[in-house]
Amino acid sequence: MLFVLGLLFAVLSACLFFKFLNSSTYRLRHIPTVGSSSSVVWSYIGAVRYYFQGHKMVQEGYEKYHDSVFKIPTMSKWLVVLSGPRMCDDLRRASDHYLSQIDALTEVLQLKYTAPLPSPDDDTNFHINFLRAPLGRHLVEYHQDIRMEIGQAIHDVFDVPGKTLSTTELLYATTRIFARANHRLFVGSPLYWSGRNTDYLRACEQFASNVFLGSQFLLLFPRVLRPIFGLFVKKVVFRTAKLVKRHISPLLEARLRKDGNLMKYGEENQAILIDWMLSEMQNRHISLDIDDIVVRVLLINFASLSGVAAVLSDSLVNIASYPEYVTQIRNEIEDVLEEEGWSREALAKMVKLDSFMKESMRLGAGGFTGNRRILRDFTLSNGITIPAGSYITFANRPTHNDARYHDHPTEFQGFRFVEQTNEQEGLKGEKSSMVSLSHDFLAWGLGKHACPGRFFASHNLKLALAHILLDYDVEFAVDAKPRHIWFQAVCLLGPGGNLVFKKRK
Ligand code: HEM
Repeated sequence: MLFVLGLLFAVLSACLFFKFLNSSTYRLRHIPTVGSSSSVVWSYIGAVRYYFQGHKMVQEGYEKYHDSVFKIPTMSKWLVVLSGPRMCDDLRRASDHYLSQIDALTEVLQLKYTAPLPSPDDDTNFHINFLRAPLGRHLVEYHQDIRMEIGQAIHDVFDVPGKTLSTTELLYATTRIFARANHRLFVGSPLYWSGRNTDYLRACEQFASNVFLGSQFLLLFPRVLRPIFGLFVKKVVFRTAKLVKRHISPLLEARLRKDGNLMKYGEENQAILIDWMLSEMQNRHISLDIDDIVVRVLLINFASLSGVAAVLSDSLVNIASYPEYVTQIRNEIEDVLEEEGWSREALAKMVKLDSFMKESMRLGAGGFTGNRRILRDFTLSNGITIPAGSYITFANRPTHNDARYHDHPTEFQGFRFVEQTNEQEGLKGEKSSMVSLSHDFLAWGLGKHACPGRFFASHNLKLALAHILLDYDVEFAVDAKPRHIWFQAVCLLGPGGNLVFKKRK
């Protein structure tokens, strides 16, 4: 009997030992820990601290291990954080063989519960490939439509005498403006124009916020409990997806011919984002299933909405906070418009407007970028190997606040990037524009997975702010500037400010 018990104990100990050797805590032991010790118990205490002081932990790690890596504990995993230009280059050059963005997003956004992923028979990256080229190409063609939509949406949202908006209401308002602009391009007419389908738009907006809130809720729980709470999240998210499907289905059915081919387009039937997606799916021999297509539209809707709404909200708060910039930006807009009227090229010439918004992004809402899951052991240029199965990310806020890259980094300098651009002759409007990628401005991410929608986003953002500045004076109702708040290491526009939009004479 004693022998059997002894044997059982030995087997159990061996199992636990091997489990420990395989655990990420052991496999990541060579990477320095910030915010707790590396032991299992302390790491959970560090993970609780991460909820409230995540940004401070990341800042601490950034300062101690700049241009290298460190790890911080979260409830479900160790997060390996990279920083500095050298690591930036490593991440930029890494192949998808080693790093997976979609795997990282599946975890960060809990896509298993918040969105049924597209069919397993495609490489799931296709939604990016089809976006990149046509979105840029068609922007010229759609410029006037989108501009008119944004102008009308701004008018509908702000044109109430003495309209005062809290920061929460401001986020709703900016979300609505861009939901209208985006879906004008995503689904086009007739679905879109039928009374500017508010039910459809509301469902799309709700889906975007449900995915975010649902994933944050699930990440509070250990992995084993997620399937239980996931049922609840799934129910809420899928209800909105169903609503969207009801609106989109007739449009899709009209485009899918009975023989399984796509309808051809004539002049009278302008192609829209859904059409580019359907052709790309057909080229890749992906079955044209309506449920699948709806999920893809919703995922693009999610990716395209909250970022732009946050940037416009931050920019408007900065307009009210730093009114000394307003006249110069307005003069620039008016001068460019007088010369060439509204066009995509005209927007490119509004460098002060561009710089003001880029500076709002640098210091505004946002969190990590470059989320990836390591698929195969990945060795960085400093010799440190990150084992397969780990999750990595990049510290963008500490980078944006680093005096090595930005003079007086905590100061808001609206024209910071205009001055930089002028110093570099020949690169005017390119190197330092809002959409350019660099190791010191990480809001769009890095490398080949950097945001493919950034040209569309910056086009719409500049249109929206230009229209607002031409038509309204934006001020605080009382002299209270809202502060940013932090959730883990993510920065959000906090409550505490009321903005008034006064129609200009
Ligand atoms: C101000 C607004 C936006 C911000 C700040 C933003 C930021 C980002 C960031 C940080 C990433 C991850 C990059 C990485 O991991 O390296 C990303 C990816 C992505 N964004 Fe954006 N984005 C914005 C607007 C948009 C818009 C308007 C669209 C679509 C029209 C879009 C579509 C996407 C897609 C599809 C991806 C995934 C890229 C991939 O998997 O390769 N984004 N975005």
